Formats: sequence, C-alpha cells, structure tokens
Amino acid sequence: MATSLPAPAVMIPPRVDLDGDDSSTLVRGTPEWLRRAGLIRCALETHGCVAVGCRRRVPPELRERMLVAMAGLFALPAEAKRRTGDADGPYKSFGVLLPYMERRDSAACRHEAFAVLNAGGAGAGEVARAFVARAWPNGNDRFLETLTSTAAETTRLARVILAMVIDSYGLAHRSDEIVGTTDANFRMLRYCKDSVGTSPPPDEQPAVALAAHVDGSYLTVLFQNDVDGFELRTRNGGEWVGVRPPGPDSLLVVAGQALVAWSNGRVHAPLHRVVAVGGREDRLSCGVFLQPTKNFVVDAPPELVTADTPRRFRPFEYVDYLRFKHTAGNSNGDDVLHRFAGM
Ligand SMILES: O=C(O)CCC(=O)C(=O)O
Ligand SMILES: [Fe+2]
Repeated sequence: MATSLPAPAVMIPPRVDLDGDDSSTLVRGTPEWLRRAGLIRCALETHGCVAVGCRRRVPPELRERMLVAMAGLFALPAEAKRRTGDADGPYKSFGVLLPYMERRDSAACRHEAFAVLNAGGAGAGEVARAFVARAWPNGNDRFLETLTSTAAETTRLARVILAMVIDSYGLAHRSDEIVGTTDANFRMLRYCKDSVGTSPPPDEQPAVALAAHVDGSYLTVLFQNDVDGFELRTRNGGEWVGVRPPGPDSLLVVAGQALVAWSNGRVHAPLHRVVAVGGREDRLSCGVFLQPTKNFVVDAPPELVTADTPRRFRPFEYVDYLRFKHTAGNSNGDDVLHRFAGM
C-alpha cells in the first residue's frame, strides 16, 4: 500500500485588530493601545508572525485593486519587465536573483519579483513614477495611483506596528527615533501556476518556489490573493508549517532580523519559504519591508540587556549587515545574524 507523508501542519497566526472598537482610531499610549501592542509583541516573540486587521488603512477594496494591478504588471512582455530592472537604480526588479538564491536549485526561478525601493519615504512618489514609466512608456496612471496608495498605507501600518512593539517593551521614548529612521521597500511577487502549479505526488516534498530565507527587515507586512503556499519554520520544533492567510480583513506581519537584533533576541525572525500547493491561479503577494536606514546603528537598548538576558549581538550599521547577508557564500538561513554580529 502506498504510504503518503502526513499532511503538513497549518498554523493560524494570532490576529490583532488595529481599527479600534468603533470607527475611532486606536490612540497611541492608551491602555487599549498597550494591550494590543502586548499581543503583537507576544506573537512576534513566540511565532515570529502575527495577523493584523486594519480595514481603515488597507481596506479590502485597495488590496483587491492592487492585486488586479499586479496581474497587469506581470502580464507585460518580458522585455518591458526587464526594463524596470536597474542594478544601480531604485528598481531592484524583475529577474534579479540575490546571490544567496543563485546558488540554489531552479527554485529561485519559480517566482518573479519587482521591488520598488524607498517606497514609503520622501521622494516615494518619484520612485514609483519612474518605475511605472519604465514598465509603461506611455504611462499607466491607474497603476501608479494604486501602487502609491498601497505602498504608502502599508508602510504607515508597518510603522505603527513597529512603534507598538517598541512601546510594548516600555520604551515608548525611543520609538520616534527608531521608527523615524526607517526605509520601506515595496515588493510584488508572482508564483506562476505554470511552473509551480502541480501538486507533488503524495510521496514527494512540495516544490519550493521561493527559497527558505529570513527577512533582514524589522518587519515585513504582506498580503496575497487566495493561493496559499507561505510556510515558516517554528521557533522550537523547527518543523515547516503552512501559514493560513489571515483573510481579506487582515495582513500578515513577519518579524525580521533587525528586530531580533534590536530586541536582543527576544523577537523571533522565522525562516520562511513559499511552496507550490497546486492551483488554478498564480499566487500573487505583495508587501512592505520596513528596515533601518542604511547607516542606522542597530543596537539593543540597555533596558533590554539584563543579567538574565546578556547582550547577544554587537551593534552594527544596517548596511554592513545587508552586505554580509547578500555576499555569495553567506547563506541566508536563520543563523546569518548570529554569524554576522553574534557575541
Ligand atoms: O510571497 C510571500 O508571501 C512571501 C514573500 C517573502 O517572503 C519575501 O519576499 O521575503
Ligand atoms: Fe521573506
């Protein structure tokens, strides 16, 4: 009798609503803000991810519009997509494989990604306009408006979540400086059903469409269409579990290594990947990577270095960490921060 692998475990990340109980906004510093901040922090320490509900900032209509816009972008001829790529410019885009991915099997080729760098700060509008002008020389105002709104709102949300985590450690007086020195890169991904769309035979592991990695950001805030495939490795057991997407009302927040370093190892940045689950449609996902600005020195505050929790990482400039992580030969596994800055 044929044996099959057990069905992969699925986790449903805890969900925290940021909209407030009525139409009011959640007010910073209030007991309710701190209560929800505590839930987010706890989820990031335990699982490295959390789902957040935020209809006000990123309403389902905007997500839907962005997903439709992305389908149009990915449907462009390869030549138009390639035009958006520029190793030296702000468009680290189509077909650009990071060194750590090149060394892997064809998994790296099973997805396409566009990155619009610095999509959340001053000058974000210019960057988005330049990106769109490269993809559509005759212009595409609708795409530009959708990209700009989605990147801006998702970035704002990511900054609120980062402030909540910092406040939740009792360090509200440090939030403004840390949150104010962040960059946000917006990323759009497609996992093509033609290359990943067949379910593996029951006795085989699923095909990996985005190689396992950790994010370098403080936080990554993602949403997707209804094609699953995101998996993470749990903190203690180390097994791969599928993450059930939180639905059209919420976004998935994944912790990255900058937050691990800042929190002196309290937050967990999970190793994650995207696998083919077989489908009728392409998987589309997008989101914002909120990270320290290049020359920001990431350093755990003295309040988080205690007798029980001695310093785990030396202070480092974020750009040096990125350089280390993207150097061929330094894999992008969950030990990269430890190898770069571990004490
Ligand atoms: O497609 C996804 O949901 C995950 C993307 C991701 O992990 C990344 O781009 O770092
Ligand atoms: Fe990632």
